[in-house]
Amino acid sequence: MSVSVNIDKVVKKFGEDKVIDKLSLDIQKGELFTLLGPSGCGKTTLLRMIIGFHSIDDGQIKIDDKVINHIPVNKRKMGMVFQNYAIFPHMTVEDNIAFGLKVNKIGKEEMTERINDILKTVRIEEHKTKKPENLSGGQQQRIALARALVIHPKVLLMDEPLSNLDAKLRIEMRNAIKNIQQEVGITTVYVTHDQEEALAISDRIAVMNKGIIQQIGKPEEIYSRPANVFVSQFIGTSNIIKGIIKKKEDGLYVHLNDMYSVKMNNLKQDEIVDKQEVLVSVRPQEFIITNKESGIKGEIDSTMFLGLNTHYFVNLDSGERVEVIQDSEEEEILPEGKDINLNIKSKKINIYHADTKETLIKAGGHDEQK
Ligand SMILES: Nc1ncnc2c1ncn2[C@@H]1O[C@H](COP(=O)(O)OP(=O)(O)OP(=O)(O)O)[C@@H](O)[C@H]1O
Repeated sequence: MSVSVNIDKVVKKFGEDKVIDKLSLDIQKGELFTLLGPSGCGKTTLLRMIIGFHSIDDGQIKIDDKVINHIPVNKRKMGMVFQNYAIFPHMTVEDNIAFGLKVNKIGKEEMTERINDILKTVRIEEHKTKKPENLSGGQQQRIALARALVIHPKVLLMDEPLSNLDAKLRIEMRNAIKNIQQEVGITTVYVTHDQEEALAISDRIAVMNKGIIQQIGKPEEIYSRPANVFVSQFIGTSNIIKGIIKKKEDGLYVHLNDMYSVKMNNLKQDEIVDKQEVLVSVRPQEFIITNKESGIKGEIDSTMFLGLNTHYFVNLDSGERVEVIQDSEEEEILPEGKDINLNIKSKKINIYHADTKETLIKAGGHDEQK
């Protein structure tokens, strides 16, 4: 049976430094939940508070409504997989996996059965009698995963498990982890600083910065409707350009310059005043290079043809610089130095308050604009 994890206003201090500040989140049963954020934002610290390696200075962590703050690590029944595998090099694969079972005094027959089952699940049966040093990084990480899962933990914690693997293996292993997690159905908390990995693997993601959660949501929500400028720039590539809101009789317009504005139907009207300054977040593929008179004018500074598409870095007349991506089949490749005119796909873009940097798109605004 999988469990839920409830984190309620937890605080962690190292000396005077508050690394986690009144952080709250709920992880559902059987969910693969990712903590994503830049280096030093407190992801590992939070994971270590959940498993019990770090004490909790304030707030509560509950497993299925039971407070675990003062339960020692070995009684919390959690499994952890580390970046550096932390497997024993002198022991065989089988002995590595048996280790936790021996500590828990599991009988011989059950131990053999559980080891064989988990070896099949993580697909390393044929390497059972080998030593880890004779196996690849991906296979070593599978041993670490098997060792964490074989004790039938209530929660699986994974701290940057793919960081030591090369790019190709990382993709292979992230698919393997997702499949194994779904097969076993175990509630999993996954830590990474790699936004692509988080988008690929997670049921839901919490984006963190400086010990504070910026947004919690499904990968597609976080990508298409980032809650603030930080999330917008951390997840994928976003160009941030300045705009001004103008209220007209037929609705709200965001003006990018004197000649070009877009009508927005999904803004939080109540929070907006006429002539309000905003930040407009436009992903590179949300620009359209156009022959129309009105638009955002600029000059191509550099052109990069990448097969499927072409990337342009454009210096705008406003002084801002943006990246634009166009499908190669749709457009001819434009040379450096060319003056161009850009329009934007208004349904895709995000608008932020210039001071607070929080979104001005109302909840559900995504669906409304489809
Ligand atoms: N034991 C400790 N003593 C003092 N400060 C610590 C300790 N552990 C972590 N910190 C500090 O807490 C902050 C958060 O660290 P943490 O390792 O949780 O970040 P992270 O988001 O996991 O980063 P990374 O991806 O680099 O591991 C950092 O500023 C770090 O220096």
